[in-house]
This record gives sequence, C-alpha cells and structure tokens, in this order.
Amino acid sequence: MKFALIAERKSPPDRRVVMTPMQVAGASHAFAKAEFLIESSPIRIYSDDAYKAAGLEVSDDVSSADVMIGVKEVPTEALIAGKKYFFFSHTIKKQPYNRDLLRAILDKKIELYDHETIIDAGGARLIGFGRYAGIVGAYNAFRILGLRDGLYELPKADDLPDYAALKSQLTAIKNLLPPMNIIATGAGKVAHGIREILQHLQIHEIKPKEFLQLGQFKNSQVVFTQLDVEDYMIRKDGYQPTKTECYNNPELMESDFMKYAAVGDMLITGHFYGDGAPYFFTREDARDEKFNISLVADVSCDIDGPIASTIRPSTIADPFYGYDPVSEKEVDFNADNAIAVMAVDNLPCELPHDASEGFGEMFLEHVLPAFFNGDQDGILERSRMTTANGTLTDRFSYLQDYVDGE
Ligand SMILES: NC(=O)c1ccc[n+]([C@@H]2O[C@H](COP(=O)([O-])OP(=O)(O)OC[C@H]3O[C@@H](n4cnc5c(N)ncnc54)[C@H](O)[C@@H]3O)[C@@H](O)[C@H]2O)c1
Repeated sequence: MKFALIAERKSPPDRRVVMTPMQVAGASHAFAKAEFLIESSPIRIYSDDAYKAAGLEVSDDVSSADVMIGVKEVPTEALIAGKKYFFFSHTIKKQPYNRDLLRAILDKKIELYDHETIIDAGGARLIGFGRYAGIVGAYNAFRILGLRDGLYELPKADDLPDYAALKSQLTAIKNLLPPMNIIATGAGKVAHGIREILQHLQIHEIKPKEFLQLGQFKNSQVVFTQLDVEDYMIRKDGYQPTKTECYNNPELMESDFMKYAAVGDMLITGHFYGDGAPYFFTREDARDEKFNISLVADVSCDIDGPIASTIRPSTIADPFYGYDPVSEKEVDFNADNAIAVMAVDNLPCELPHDASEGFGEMFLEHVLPAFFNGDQDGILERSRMTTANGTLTDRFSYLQDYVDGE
C-alpha cells in the first residue's frame, strides 16, 4: 500500500502536515507493507529537505500512491480519480461553499475519509488539532489581557518557535496576573488544551458550585472553573439534565450560563455547540447589568451564535476586536465597556510544528494500523464518507440532498 503526503493547495496556505519527517520514517519501518511518498511543497513547516534527510522520497508526482493524505480541502482540479483521500473536507455540516467539492469527490469515485469523521465505537473523535487550538487560544486570552490592561506584553504565538517557548513566555508573566475569575467551557481536545495552559500558570481550579459562591466575596486570587454541558444547560422543566439529554434533546434545554457570567471576568471557550442547543448568552444577556465578563477568547468560534460577542472570526494577523453590548457593534478591543474578543478560527496554525507532531501521533496510533490489521476496530469503515462507486456511505447518506441541491 502506497501513501502520499500531498502538498496543501488551499489559500491562504496552511503550513501544517499530517505527519512529520520522523513520523513518516518511523511508520515506514513499523509497517513493512507501507510505502510513503512526499509531494514536494514550498510552504510546509517541514521542508522537502527535512523529509529527504529522513530517507524519504520527495517528488512532484505522487499519482502512483493509493492513499492521499493532506490537511485542508483539496481543490477539485487537483483531485485524482479513484484514489482514497484523507483531509478536512468541511462538508459534513452541509457547508454550502464545499458542495462542489463533495460532488467532485463522488464524480471521481474517490473514497473520502474526512479527519473529522474518524471516531471510536462510542462516537468520540480520535484525531484533530483541538489540543493546540486550546493551547494557543488560552495563550491569546492572556495576551489580550496584558495588552488591554497594560500589565505586560506577550509576543504572538505565531512568532514563537514552539510550545516550549510559549510556556516560557507564560512563566514570565504568571506573577503579574491580577486576581480574577476565569470560566473555561468544554470537555474535549480543545478544553484539555485550555486546561494545560491554566495549569501551567498554576491557576487554582475550583468546582462550578464553589465558583458561584465567589460572587459574594472580593477576589483575592486567580481561579478557574471548567463547565461541561450539564453545568451550563438546564432543562426547561427545571430538572438537572444528564449529559446525554443535553446532546440528544437540546430542544428541552435552556441556558444556565448567566449565573456564571455574573461572577466570571474572563471566558475561554472549548465546548462543542450542537445544532439546536441554547445560546450561552445572547446580545441582550450581554447588556444585562449582572453580566460581568469583559474578555472572551472564543476558541469554539461559532459566529453570531451561542457566544453573542463573537460577531465575526478574527485572523492570526489581527486577532483581537471589541464588542460593544449596547450598540451591538464592533469597537476597539480596549474601548470603554467593550468585551475584548479573540475569535481566531485557525489557532493551531500558530504552532505548526507542535500541532503537526501531535496530529501525527494520533494518525499513527489510530488510522494507519487500520490498513494493516483488517480494520479490526472499524476505524476506516466508520469514517469512510464516499465509496469507489461514487455513492455516499450509509452514515453519510444524510448528505444526499446537499449533493443533489441547487
Ligand atoms: N478556533 C480554532 O482554531 C479551533 C480549532 C479546533 C477546534 N475548534 C472548535 O472547538 C470545538 C471543540 O473541538 P474539540 O476538538 O475539543 O472537539 P472534541 O471532539 O475533542 O470534543 C468535543 C466535546 O464535545 C462533546 N459533545 C459531543 N456532542 C456534543 C453536543 N451535541 N453538545 C455538546 N457537547 C457535545 C464531546 O463529548 C466532547 O467532550 C469545536 O466547535 C471545534 O470546531 C476551533
């Protein structure tokens, strides 16, 4: 079986890779029946020479490979018919801008395995860049705090060589943080990345119930609490929901977030927002005099949705803006009474070396073995979106109207 690491062709260019040179070299030793080709690319964070130095073949033509592996969407004209492809296609939520891509994949009888669809038997996602999104998102939260309040200056993560350097920067400012109450949301990969940073800063964690008690006292230290679905949602009939109810019956829920918003100063999001779930806080909620949060690092980054201050995504080049709850308009991030917002939607690109290595570890652990062990854990079976006959698989048959539509 021949695998190719394909060049990224989407603009703006993404420097991340699915496997580092050392990881590909390791895989070619570990799997005797695997061959690897690297498509030449001038933009990858690991250069062609780095792959060559690891003993790998780099070429402009990788069309002899069976399995093509990339990160971002492949332009339709670059798709090679009859191959298997792994990349983030951004089609599973029927994203209108990628409808033609999925059509081309079906026309070209390509088997598509979207990284986002690679799940275990229980439905949990096995691979993703989420951890580094959480790490960089939480770092950016402290960066914007330092800039807004004139406390310290942290460099952009994008200008740092790696995660170790990012942690050193945080170590240097950890004693300059003022007392404050931080809310983190979520329980997946992003949420774990956020936790890593809060723990690195040695910020004291308290349970959600204890956090609510803080409202009665003046702050004396920096604390954080991490909220999962059953903390920030409540059943409309007043009962405490279970996690499963929150996932499967969002229509029965309403937001219970405002009681935390009355106590929190900073919000760092890492939750997954399910269709039909209640908003955490609305534009009206943000105007409520009890609403105390003045800084939001929205890693989850759903636009004009559950986090009302996220009115647009921001960019690595210009990561911060302000949201004025009264006018509901964008203002400077340090304007009076503004909520300072960080809503970069491609955060892992700021730490491309570490993010690639972390992704590669998961790909090597969960995906590659499936090609050689008869897919004993059903990884490929579950994640395949399209077949070599040009049809959608059962799990993705709900996309048929999206493919057929105007
Ligand atoms: N800003 C960025 O650069 C960036 C990068 C990566 C991910 N993200 C976003 O961050 C969010 C979290 O990503 P992740 O990598 O942590 O995902 P994940 O798959 O690792 O974790 C998702 C978590 O949500 C839970 N969950 C599943 N279905 C749910 C539902 N219906 N309602 C509520 N929770 C549910 C899961 O149990 C899990 O704990 C996603 O919205 C993702 O798009 C943003």
